[in-house]
Amino acid sequence: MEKLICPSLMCTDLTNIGDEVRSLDAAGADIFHMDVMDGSFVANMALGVEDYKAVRSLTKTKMDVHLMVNNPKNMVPIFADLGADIIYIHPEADTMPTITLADIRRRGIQPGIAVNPGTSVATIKELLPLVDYVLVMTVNPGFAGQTYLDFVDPKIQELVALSKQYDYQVMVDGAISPAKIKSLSKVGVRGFIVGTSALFGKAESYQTLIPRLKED
Ligand SMILES: O=C(CO)[C@H](O)[C@H](O)COP(=O)(O)O
Repeated sequence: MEKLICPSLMCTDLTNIGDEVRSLDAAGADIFHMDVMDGSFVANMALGVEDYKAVRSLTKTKMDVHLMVNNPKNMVPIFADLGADIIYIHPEADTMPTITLADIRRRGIQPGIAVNPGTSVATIKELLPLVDYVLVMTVNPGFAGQTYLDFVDPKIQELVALSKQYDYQVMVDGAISPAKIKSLSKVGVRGFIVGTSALFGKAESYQTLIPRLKED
């Protein structure tokens, strides 16, 4: 299956967002990945409503929203109204994740869960029938430019195996390098959130890099 390359918008040049989005689109970006952070669930703040509106007005490409926030249910109606295609929540941040995931789907949006490095499959298994995407965090969320956490690899394989039974796509996020895209796609990972490790701040253009990341 073709890999999905999902540029992480927090890593773009925000002073030049129009050109950035147009270049990423022209290069074949599959899904724009928008990190929303509240300074509470994670120790950082990132993109928000105005950024989402700006990018949405620039592209028809699918956009996701990764809610790294406490009480994500409060933000679902906001991003639903703005036209989000996929919304990821962290189950640890929500007292009733099954209700929030059902609400996302009821609004015509694809629901997803983001799984922290320290969160086990056992604690999220009940949610797997409710989602279209599982975003496995390969760094602790909050900051770009971290180091890939190898101990997450067995969990990725476990979630790929379960995806056949529950029918969701496995995505990975955090320090995803070109080499990781190659090796993880071979074990069944479908989508790759790409930030500083594979796409941004490089000498080569997006037009060169994205097609190369999609090669087998
Ligand atoms: O989720 C994130 C931070 O929590 C970013 O999307 C991701 O980490 C960016 O990629 P890189 O790690 O390669 O800079």
